[in-house]
Amino acid sequence: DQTENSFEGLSYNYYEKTCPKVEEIVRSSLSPMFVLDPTSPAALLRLMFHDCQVQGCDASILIEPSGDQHQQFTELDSAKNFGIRKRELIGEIKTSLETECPKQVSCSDIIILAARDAVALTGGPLIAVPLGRKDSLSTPSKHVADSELPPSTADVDSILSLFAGKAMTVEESVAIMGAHTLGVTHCNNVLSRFENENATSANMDPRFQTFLRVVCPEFSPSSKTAEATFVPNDQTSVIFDTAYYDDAIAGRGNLRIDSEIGADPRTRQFVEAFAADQDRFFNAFASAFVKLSSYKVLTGDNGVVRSVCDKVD
Ligand code: HEM
Ligand SMILES: [Ca+2]
Ligand SMILES: [Ca+2]
Repeated sequence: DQTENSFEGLSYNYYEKTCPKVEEIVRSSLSPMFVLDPTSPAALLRLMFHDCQVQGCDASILIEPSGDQHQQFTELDSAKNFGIRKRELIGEIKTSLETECPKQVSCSDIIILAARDAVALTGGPLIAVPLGRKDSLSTPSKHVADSELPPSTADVDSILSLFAGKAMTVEESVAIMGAHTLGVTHCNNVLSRFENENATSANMDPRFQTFLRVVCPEFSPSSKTAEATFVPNDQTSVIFDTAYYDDAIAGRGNLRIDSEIGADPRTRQFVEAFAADQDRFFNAFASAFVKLSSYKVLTGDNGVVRSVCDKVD
């Protein structure tokens, strides 16, 4: 039974003695935040991916550049972190936890719990997550973030090798992309897709292409207008459901990967299976989520519990 064992040095009862109410506190902090802004679950789910992808799940993405670092470019300056929002919510949850159990709960565990609740509170599965991550003492450079985060034009080959590196099966890789059942894509990312012929033509419904062209007219991908306009990631973008897979089959994916996943012979069978069977999607998503969120974690003396999430003590 996985819930009694450890996973990558993490455990399912890590805060049992030091902060037994941690999961309740995180959930009850988030519920009103999600009511206030129903787009925040998407932001927190993506935040988890982008933290874990760069130097592992260590809350590096929360650190604000200060002092010497202020002159340099940091993780957040990578263009691939465009659209990252709601980092401050993690700090607000941390403040509540510091009152209840000072210096116990790491910012990196809060990121994972927030992402897990983002899924559960929008209609997805309640995923049991192992805890015990420590926070980093450093923030990676812009250069590291540029090389570790996938480009918005990623294709099936690149995502399968990315997730294979985290021990995911093809089924789990297709399931974790189902995170795009929540949230939005800004026009700058849609337009960079149109700049690449292979990326545009693959599995795109012509009417959907017209829709994207109307919502994202032909201005430069780097223009302020492109960065201020967006399209929903699926037809139900505040609900965690299987609509993303219906769209992928029908050629209504915003990003290259969202379309190609529905056509590629390696992934299509799973896209169809998930579109038809929500339980199967939820189960595969849950196991993929645990793998993604346990990637290169710091445990024991390899990291710290920061007292404020956006600063290295
Ligand atoms: C590996 C291939 C992936 C690529 C190329 C990719 C790319 C992108 C891009 C370009 C956006 C749009 C950002 C914007 O314009 O604001 C986006 C949004 C999003 N991504 Fe991904 N993504 C990938 C995987 C993932 C994974 C593994 C997760 C989570 C487990 C995830 C969760 C999200 C969410 C929830 C949003 C919506 C964010 C919001 O509304 O604020 N993505 N992704
Ligand atoms: Ca990180
Ligand atoms: Ca949805």
